[in-house]
Amino acid sequence: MSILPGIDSTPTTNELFEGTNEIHKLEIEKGYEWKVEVNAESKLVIEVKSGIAEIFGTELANDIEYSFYNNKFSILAVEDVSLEWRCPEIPEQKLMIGENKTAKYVYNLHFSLEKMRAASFDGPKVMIVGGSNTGKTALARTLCSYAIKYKSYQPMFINLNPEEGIFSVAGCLTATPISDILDVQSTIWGHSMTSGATMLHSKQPLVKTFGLEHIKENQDLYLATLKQLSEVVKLRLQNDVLVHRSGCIIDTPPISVMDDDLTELTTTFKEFNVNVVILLSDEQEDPLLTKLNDKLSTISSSFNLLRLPILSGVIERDDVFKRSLQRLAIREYFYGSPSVVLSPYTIGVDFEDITVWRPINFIENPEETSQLLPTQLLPVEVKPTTLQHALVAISYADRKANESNVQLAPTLGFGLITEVNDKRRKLRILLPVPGRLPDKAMILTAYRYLE
Ligand SMILES: Nc1ncnc2c1ncn2[C@@H]1O[C@H](COP(=O)(O)OP(=O)(O)OP(=O)(O)O)[C@@H](O)[C@H]1O
Repeated sequence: MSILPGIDSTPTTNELFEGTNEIHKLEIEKGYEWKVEVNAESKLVIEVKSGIAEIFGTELANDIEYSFYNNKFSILAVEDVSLEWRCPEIPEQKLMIGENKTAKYVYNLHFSLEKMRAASFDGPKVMIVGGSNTGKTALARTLCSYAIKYKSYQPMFINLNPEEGIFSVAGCLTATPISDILDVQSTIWGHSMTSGATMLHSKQPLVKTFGLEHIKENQDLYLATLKQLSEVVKLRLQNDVLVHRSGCIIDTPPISVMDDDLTELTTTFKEFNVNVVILLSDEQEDPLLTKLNDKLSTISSSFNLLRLPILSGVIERDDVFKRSLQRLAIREYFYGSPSVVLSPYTIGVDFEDITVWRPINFIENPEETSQLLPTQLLPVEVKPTTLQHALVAISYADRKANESNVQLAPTLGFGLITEVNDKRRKLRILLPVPGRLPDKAMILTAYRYLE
């Protein structure tokens, strides 16, 4: 048979299937895990046919399709698992499947926390510490999922890493009572109350805006924000017996972004009354363990400090991927996810209708150091160069409140300034819910989002 120019031979059946949405079958042996990486342009669909599989401690239901995009996670086979998956961009021959060597440590830790919950009304306050990509967030998520799995606990998950958005956009510190199952498909763990009706129970985070991306840009403001969050958490624990008994799971920023003196960690330890500290490290004699012990012992004499190996499900992430997660968190806040589509609302306002403040960034503007208090907010002039495409936090403080009240106020929600028209002195702001723009002061965050 003659061959058309440019075509070398008839494709084989395998080649015909390549690049299509073919359904693949996969068996994962008990104790093994599949490390999955899906980029933003592709979609992976997984359906567990039999056995128990979990993602970050949350079990996948059998015969239900789960969809993932722009995500990195591991599927752990708690029992032998048989599943079906489809994703044209993932080659079947290159699946990363390996033994999970750290699940047993996570179980042991969970059962120790359960004992503490059973023994006292004052639940454990766990602080997870370690380098970047050691599995701190994954451990926190797994411990929260395990805590609610068999008993009606409501652990408070606290995110102190402003580079990560969990139930919120990045740039904030949050505390969220985990009252129900977490969404395995979501990189921000699920939806918050702003989303309205959702498939899974939506969570209600307590949010404090730091506004900057890196702690070093204004460490004093970071510590002040952390203390303010701890006050709100204390109040919640006092008034909610269930959360009090369930305790707190605190995820901290990578050790490399904090100061060598461990100021951020000692402050967290003190402010949240931490009594269990977990260091994720593969070094048997990690000097950080001794340093932590020395520093924390000066604050309290009753705490447990443990080292756990770096979680075996960890997948390397680069800055580009982390940034894509921050963008995704902003997009999901306003527009929802493919399973929960939201309808945000754009309003037009006059320049005079808004008051915006910004935190001082000592790395970008070192000259601002001199006469100002580091935690002071500065007024922002409304103009395209300062506000175009900016993500702003809407605080609970009145629009005309003074700057210290704005700094102390909790966060009501976020808006995205999509257009700043200098000639007409008008702005367009995207809000997650319809209605008038709340007459509240705003804080400019370091994040921009171009739709
Ligand atoms: N079972 C798992 N355990 C740990 N990490 C996992 C697991 N499955 C997937 N990962 C992935 O490994 C990557 C790193 O994990 P994680 O975010 O928990 O680390 P981290 O220590 O919190 O990092 P950072 O401090 O830089 O934010 C993430 O993309 C996470 O989704």
